[in-house]
Amino acid sequence: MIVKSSWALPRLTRLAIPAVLALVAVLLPFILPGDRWVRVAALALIYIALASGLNILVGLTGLLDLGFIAFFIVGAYTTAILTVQLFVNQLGFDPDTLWWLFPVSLVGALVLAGIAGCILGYPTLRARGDYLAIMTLAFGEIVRLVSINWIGLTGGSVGIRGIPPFAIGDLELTSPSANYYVVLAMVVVILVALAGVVASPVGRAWVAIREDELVASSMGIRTRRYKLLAYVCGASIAGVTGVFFAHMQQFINPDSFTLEDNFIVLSLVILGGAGTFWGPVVGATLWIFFQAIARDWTIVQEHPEFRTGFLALIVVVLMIVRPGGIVSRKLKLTRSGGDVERPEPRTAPAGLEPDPIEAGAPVLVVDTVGRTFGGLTALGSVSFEVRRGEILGLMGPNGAGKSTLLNVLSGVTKPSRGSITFRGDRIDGLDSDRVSVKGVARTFQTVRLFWQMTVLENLLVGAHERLRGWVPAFALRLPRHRHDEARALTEAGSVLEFAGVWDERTRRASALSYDSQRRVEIARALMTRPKLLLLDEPAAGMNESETKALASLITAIRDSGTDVVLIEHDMDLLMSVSDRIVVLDHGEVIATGTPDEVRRNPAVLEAYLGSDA
Ligand SMILES: Nc1ncnc2c1ncn2[C@@H]1O[C@H](COP(=O)(O)OP(=O)(O)OP(=O)(O)O)[C@@H](O)[C@H]1O
Repeated sequence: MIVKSSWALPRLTRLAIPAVLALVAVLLPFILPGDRWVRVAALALIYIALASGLNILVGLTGLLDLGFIAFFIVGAYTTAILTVQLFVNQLGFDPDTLWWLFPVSLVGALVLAGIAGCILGYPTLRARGDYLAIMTLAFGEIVRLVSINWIGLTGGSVGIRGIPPFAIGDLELTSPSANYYVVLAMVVVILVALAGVVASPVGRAWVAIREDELVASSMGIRTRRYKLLAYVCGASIAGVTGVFFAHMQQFINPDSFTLEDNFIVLSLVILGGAGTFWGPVVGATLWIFFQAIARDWTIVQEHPEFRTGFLALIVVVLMIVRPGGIVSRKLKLTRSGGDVERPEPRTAPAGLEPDPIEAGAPVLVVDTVGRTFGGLTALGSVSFEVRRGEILGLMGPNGAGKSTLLNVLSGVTKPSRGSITFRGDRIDGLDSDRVSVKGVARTFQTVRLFWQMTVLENLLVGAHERLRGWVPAFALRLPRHRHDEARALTEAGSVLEFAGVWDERTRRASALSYDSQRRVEIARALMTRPKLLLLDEPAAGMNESETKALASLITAIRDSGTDVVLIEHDMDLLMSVSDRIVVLDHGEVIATGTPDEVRRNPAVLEAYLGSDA
């Protein structure tokens, strides 16, 4: 039975919001009472672009950046230096004829700010929290101080005047309305491109990193690369915005960008709703207009510093009343409406085809693997193999080293010694994202889903390796990627059906029952199309009937072509589904055999029941 789901209507309503916003934005200069307010609107657009760029780092990827304005400075000075210092002052061009230089400046700013993003991003990849905040703050200050002190290049504290206005040929776009429309075009392009990137493997990778970096990595995402990409994308947006700002103002000096601006833009993101799409837009618009209104208040005229004080106060109050910010609408991380048609019931998920390696041949060979933590030996010298077509049970008393072994097998922890060979390739030196790409997937002892994503979005993260591509291609929404994504969604539907959680597909992971969470975690791992699935206590917390159903699922996974390593404290489950069992105690293998052999093994009985056994 094929059940058609209807998401045509939600898609229409989703398009209605941007359409209304676009209409209001276009009509705004006619609605606003005078040029002063049109200038305020243009400034709001500059802040919308900046806040949206910073939102990539802070909101989507969870990386604090207190020096974001540095990238804006790079962009603004790139165009000022290129146009005024080089072409006008050095080469003697008439500024009125330099309109064609604008796109060159844009590309230059994009590249230079992108490089600045790389320079800042690289050393901060390992840093988080306090260290990251301080490093970014210091970077921002360095750029600002360079702009003040490199007088020959930047004009020092006087700055650079005479930056030509926006123009097309002889037509100068100098009126406030013309400036507004030019900047509006920039914001529309940025937002459309950003929406494309957010609802793509790139956006999902960013959010996955924010939610759980370790799990993101075990889904095949090269987390350091994507964090760097977040810096580059955020920086590029700020750089381009700097170019528009410089031409709009027609001059820049270091006072155009203060340390305070870093905190203001960050506050706007938080105020509007970090990690949402429209949050930065709403935050920046409300704040810039509020600030302009407040400028007429006597108290602000007497104490200009109160303006920022108001922002701080509003942010503090809002954080108490509405911690997520004004906009609470969650990001859509896929553009295909977030739903799929129902596949035929209980079909084996695509990608789990039979394997060319013959049944019974070893696929994973663990050879004298050891792992120590300081003075503690979690794994002594462990050797065993997983064979094609089997479920290998892994049991042992608490602290025996089972989870450590799973971490070592999945690349989360590197072994201190020994080797691990998977289908002929050594995988013991690989990071978890590379182990995942080799075909080893895993679940975790305590369920680790991306809680803010829907179930389908969680599964799409599992398909990351097959869907990834170039950021510009996602920004341009090339049809090839749309088709790939549609195919992955169909596959996700099929995997969910297989895992028995089809009905949960559009729910947020945090809203699922415990049983469903476990199943979705398995389904997400299956979306990586693993050849070997490592399950760490999947039945923990389940009742008897749920455990029984889980046993059928695990058997079905093996039957559909994925070998399984199962750690489980539930002996009934382990004994009933395992083809062979390896028993660990104190970091050593003490027995290997069929469930019956292991059950009767004296060493196993002693490990579990003590010497009296
Ligand atoms: N990151 C770590 N740092 C220090 N010690 C660790 C670390 N991870 C595990 N250990 C220690 O290694 C030993 C084995 O732990 P592990 O979690 O692998 O056992 P387990 O068999 O999975 O236990 P359980 O069934 O309780 O989950 C324990 O003594 C544990 O304290």
